[in-house]
Amino acid sequence: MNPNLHHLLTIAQKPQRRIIGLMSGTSLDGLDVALCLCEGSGPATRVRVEQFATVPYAESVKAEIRRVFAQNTIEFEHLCLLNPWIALLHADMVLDCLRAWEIAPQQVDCIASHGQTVFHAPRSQHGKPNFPNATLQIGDGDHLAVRTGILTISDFRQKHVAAGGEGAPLAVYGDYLLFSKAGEDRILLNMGGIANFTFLPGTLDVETMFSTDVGPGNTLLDAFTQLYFPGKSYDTDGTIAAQGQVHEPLLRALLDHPFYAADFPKTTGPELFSRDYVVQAQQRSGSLGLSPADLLATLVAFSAEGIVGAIRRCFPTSSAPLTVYASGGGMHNPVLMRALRLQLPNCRFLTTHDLGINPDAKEAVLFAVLANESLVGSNAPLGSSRPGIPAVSMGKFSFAR
Ligand SMILES: Nc1ncnc2c1ncn2[C@@H]1O[C@H](COP(=O)(O)OP(=O)(O)OP(=O)(O)O)[C@@H](O)[C@H]1O
Ligand SMILES: CC(=O)N[C@H]1[C@@H]2OC[C@@H](O2)[C@@H](O)[C@@H]1O[C@H](C)C(=O)O
Repeated sequence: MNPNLHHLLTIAQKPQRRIIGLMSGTSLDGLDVALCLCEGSGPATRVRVEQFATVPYAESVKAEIRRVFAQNTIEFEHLCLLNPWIALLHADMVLDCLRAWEIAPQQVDCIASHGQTVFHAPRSQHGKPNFPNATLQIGDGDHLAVRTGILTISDFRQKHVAAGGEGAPLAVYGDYLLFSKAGEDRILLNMGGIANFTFLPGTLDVETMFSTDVGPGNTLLDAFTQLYFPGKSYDTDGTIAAQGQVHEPLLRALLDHPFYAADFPKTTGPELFSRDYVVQAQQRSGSLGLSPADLLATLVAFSAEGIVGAIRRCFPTSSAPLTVYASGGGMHNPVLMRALRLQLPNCRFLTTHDLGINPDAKEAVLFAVLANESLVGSNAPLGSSRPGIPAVSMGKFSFAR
């Protein structure tokens, strides 16, 4: 037998596996690194996050990624170079974290790497009937495995697309396994660059659970903060937005897009929610001269409306109070959180911290859970007949040798 297969079997048969979950999201703020101890599989999965760090990207790294990120026209050579370059960057970040945590690479069973999304193109967004749903993440798994010496599972989204999904949101699988609770309807709301949520029914019925993107979280706030306040990556604590007034006609123009009328589940990205999207809405609403503070206030209201509108549409008759467990960077924005609380008085707002997982680490942890399922999950992977949750095991295996 190839020793790599023997190595795989050994890992799969261990009572516990140490898996590093890696997530680099649409905000391009850095690499989330979560060192997880995973036990069991399926609904019996238990995860202890032993260490977590967000390794920030240098401005030069962000600039390299932005040359291709969500762009229709790119230098093809640059995309080709970035694929291994990002992997090696991530590998070195992992090795630095392990050194700081005093863990040897040999003590880690597997890396679960999301990679860097460079383009997301569900059919609803590219509009070309002859082409399928498509999404592209770079940061090649073989390079990560060889540089770190650790078995790497990567490129999780392709199997989801191959099985009929849009490649996102994948959070639903780990959300169900880690956070479902009998008797309590839960919403797991992640506010990263793009906001999405998973509904976990208290019945635990997978046919009732679902997950969808709902529109921008921070992506537009970051884009305009960076435009108007060079050197600032984001509007820290929403201080600029808090000084502005919401421009109602612009808010209505921003919400006037087929994405908002489309049925759930749906996915999106900064390909749609770009500076151009906002400028066009400003043109339509005669608000091109808006001050930066008023624009940011309106963009916070836009993100909030997308989230609130989706929750109200999905649960129109729900009289039982829903508990919303927030995660992602948007939960640190008090202006956004205030708007959500105000408009969803029936919801109780907590964070995944209340469920034992650091909200900033959540997505990285969920990729560790997906890798754990690929290694030890049963031959009946979690899924549902509802669109967007195919029952497949995800990720491609890269051996270190
Ligand atoms: N204190 C804060 N005040 C306001 N916004 C904040 C704060 N801290 C973080 N953020 C926002 O959160 C963003 C980072 O969020 P996160 O790391 O969840 O995004 P991501 O994982 O890249 O996105 P996605 O989930 O869409 O892939 C920052 O770019 C910023 O907009
Ligand atoms: C294509 C892609 O990278 N999508 C991300 C993005 O960031 C948030 C939202 O859009 C979500 O759908 C997804 O990530 C999370 C981790 C997911 O798949 O659940």
